Amino acid sequence: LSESEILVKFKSSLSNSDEGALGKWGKDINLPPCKGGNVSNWGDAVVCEGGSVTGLILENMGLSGTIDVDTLKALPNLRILSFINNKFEGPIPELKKLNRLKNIFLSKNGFSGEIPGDAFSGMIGLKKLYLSNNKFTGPIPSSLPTLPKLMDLKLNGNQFSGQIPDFQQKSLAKFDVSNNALEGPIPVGLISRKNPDFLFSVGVLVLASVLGVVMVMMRRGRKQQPPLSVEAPPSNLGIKAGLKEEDHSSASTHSRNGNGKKAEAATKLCFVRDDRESFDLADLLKASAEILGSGSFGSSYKTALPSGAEMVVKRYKQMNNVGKEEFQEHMRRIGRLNHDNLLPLVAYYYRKEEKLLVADFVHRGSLAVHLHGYQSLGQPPLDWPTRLKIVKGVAKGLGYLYKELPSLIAPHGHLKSSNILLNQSLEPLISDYALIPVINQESAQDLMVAYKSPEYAQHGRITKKTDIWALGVLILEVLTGKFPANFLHKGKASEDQDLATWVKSVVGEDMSGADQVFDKDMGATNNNAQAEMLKLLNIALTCCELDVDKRLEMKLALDQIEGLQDPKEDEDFYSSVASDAGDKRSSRGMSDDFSL
Ligand SMILES: Nc1ncnc2c1ncn2[C@@H]1O[C@H](COP(=O)(O)OP(=O)(O)OP(=O)(O)O)[C@@H](O)[C@H]1O
Repeated sequence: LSESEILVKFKSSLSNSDEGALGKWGKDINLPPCKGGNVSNWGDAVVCEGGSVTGLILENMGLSGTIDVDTLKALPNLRILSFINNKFEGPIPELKKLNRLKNIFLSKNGFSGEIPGDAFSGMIGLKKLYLSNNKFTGPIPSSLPTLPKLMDLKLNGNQFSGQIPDFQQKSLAKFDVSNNALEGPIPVGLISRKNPDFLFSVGVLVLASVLGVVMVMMRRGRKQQPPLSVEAPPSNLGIKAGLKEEDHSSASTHSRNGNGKKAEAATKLCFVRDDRESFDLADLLKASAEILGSGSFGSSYKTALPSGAEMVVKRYKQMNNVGKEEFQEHMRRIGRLNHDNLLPLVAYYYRKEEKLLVADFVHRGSLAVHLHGYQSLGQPPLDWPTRLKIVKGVAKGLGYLYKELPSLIAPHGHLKSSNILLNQSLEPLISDYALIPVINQESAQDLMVAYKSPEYAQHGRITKKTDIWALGVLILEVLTGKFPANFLHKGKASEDQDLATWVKSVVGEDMSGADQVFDKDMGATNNNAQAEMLKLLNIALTCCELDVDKRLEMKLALDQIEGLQDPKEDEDFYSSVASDAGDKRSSRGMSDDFSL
């Protein structure tokens, strides 16, 4: 069978598959699912690599019926299967027949029953398994602790019972078994993990194992309590974010008392990740909102959930480029991205005329503020090691976007220092990425960074290297402390002069003037640090090459940035003649000395 025939056969065992993305499948059986390369002919639900099907992403489609693994066996390159948020019921499919799968996502369905102990035997490549929020019962399958590559396991929100087996895999980085009926001690292998990033969630289990069944009973009892009555005061956010009063009240009441399904749907937040607590607009609207700033597209507001978690809601008016279904698909695609240097999208709210995107609030604010307005933060300026760390993190995040979103010409599209947020340890989190496909074309061309690139100015088009130009400009901003926008539209004489042109003109061909462009706020540095700064300056300038052919490729830029030497732990990177700014700091690290 051809790949087309296999997929059509697979689809025939599903119910509810004639609408939405699957409706298109097989309409023209001569059109193969993959075009060649990584491009799918059949829409986002089919992931292609090297011209053949490597993944099926069938999420939020109301699907039920049978997942026909025997048919899927005929796709030799299939690595990812996702059926998140559908209506599948009954026992788990016999996934081990697809023993080359790397990622399996079955969360938010109605799968039930015990999973056989050997259900995952032999799946030696399996890295991610999400079974959250189904109705599975019985013990956690004994084959799971034997999988050598398992990295991310989510079993939360089921009725798994018995004890947690001892997971010894070093690869395991995320583990969530919260909200089950598990009991007994937490295995030593899990408690004693050395990797600092290990995310381990047993939810109430710890309490349950200490206090016994009583706690579990209490928890169940709590679940059955009548919903809280909501008397949310009209919130600033509701008004500021342009939600009509009726939307606001329906978000507060209907979603709570179960009435008015239509109104509820109209005000429901759509969650794009299954690893986050759910909340609704009413929860966001309860606290009064603080405006963080107004960007090109609208304003961003900070508000807090009843749990205390602080969230940011960004309002977009110019986001009508695509229809509802395509918009939702794109949001889900963004929601699947997962990288330490990307700010995850948590949820969105869709209305024809406007959209709200919800993300976590990042406490130290943007790189732009740290570079240009640090005095207002009452903090010392960023030092060289921190700037280097930020550049490395941004490059990694951007590299990941390139890898994960190969079909986008500019996978970020709006890279600039106000879209780089800094967490507590001053690690960068890139935000506002991958939005070009959903922003109105005209607004995108007017407002987005990609469209300020030299190639757009010269030839009216952006290319695969446009984000690299933006990265180059961002690095120059980091190194010089100069705000790129100040170099644009500065009157006639300098109209074609951007930050890169200015830097080039000052440093000269032989780079002898480099000292004059480096931001003095980084402090005086020793020779090693200066050599690395110079290398970074060179990389940035090559990223900014006007001639796209001469500009660095993403992979090369990443490798070169990654190769820069971090100041050694035991090395005092400041020279003895510290500048004023340098004097204000302790000798290194800085970040931990700040208090916000
Ligand atoms: N999740 C967040 N946590 C903390 N600060 C944020 C967050 N999102 C945005 N901000 C800050 O809020 C301000 C307004 O952000 P917004 O994204 O609305 O505009 P912008 O980034 O300046 O411009 P643009 O709309 O072109 O992206 C910026 O200073 C931004 O750094």
